[in-house]
Amino acid sequence: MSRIVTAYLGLGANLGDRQSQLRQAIERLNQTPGIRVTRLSSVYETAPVGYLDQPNFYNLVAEVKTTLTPNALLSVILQIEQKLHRVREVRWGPRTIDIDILLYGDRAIEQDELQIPHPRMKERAFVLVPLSELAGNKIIPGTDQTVEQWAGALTPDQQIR
Ligand SMILES: Nc1nc2nc(S)n(CCO)c2c(=O)[nH]1
Repeated sequence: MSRIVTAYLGLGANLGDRQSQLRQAIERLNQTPGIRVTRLSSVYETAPVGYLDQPNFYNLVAEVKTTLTPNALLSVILQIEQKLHRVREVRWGPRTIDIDILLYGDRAIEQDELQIPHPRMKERAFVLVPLSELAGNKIIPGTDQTVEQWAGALTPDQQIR
């Protein structure tokens, strides 16, 4: 029996029916053997970060309990993105759905295709604010700081607008 790990996934959508895209992604995650969605943050409407000329995102963070390895979890996520018609036109551009692994237990992972904690998490209010709802006291692996401390350190221009 493989160990059950608590992981946190960041979900974002800014094309089509954003709420429906998020709901379908959560359903597909929960229907995947080895993944249970256990908690959801509130949904936030957020101004795009990175590539500004695109619609606002709906973002949320999901807590999952999983027996999958980080890489197996990543490949499930990529399949769900494909199934929900994620079209990767512009690297930072609009997408039907985006699912990022933010945290995986207390693991720090540095691979080409997978870095945990998520490399851009530190400056992203659209990640840290919903993540704080679920795991504010969690220490960010590789640091001595909590999610709440990272969220509290965001500059005003990084705040969710
Ligand atoms: N507000 C906001 N901006 C974003 N820019 C990118 S890229 N993404 C996709 C997630 O990496 C987002 C997002 O989910 N929300």
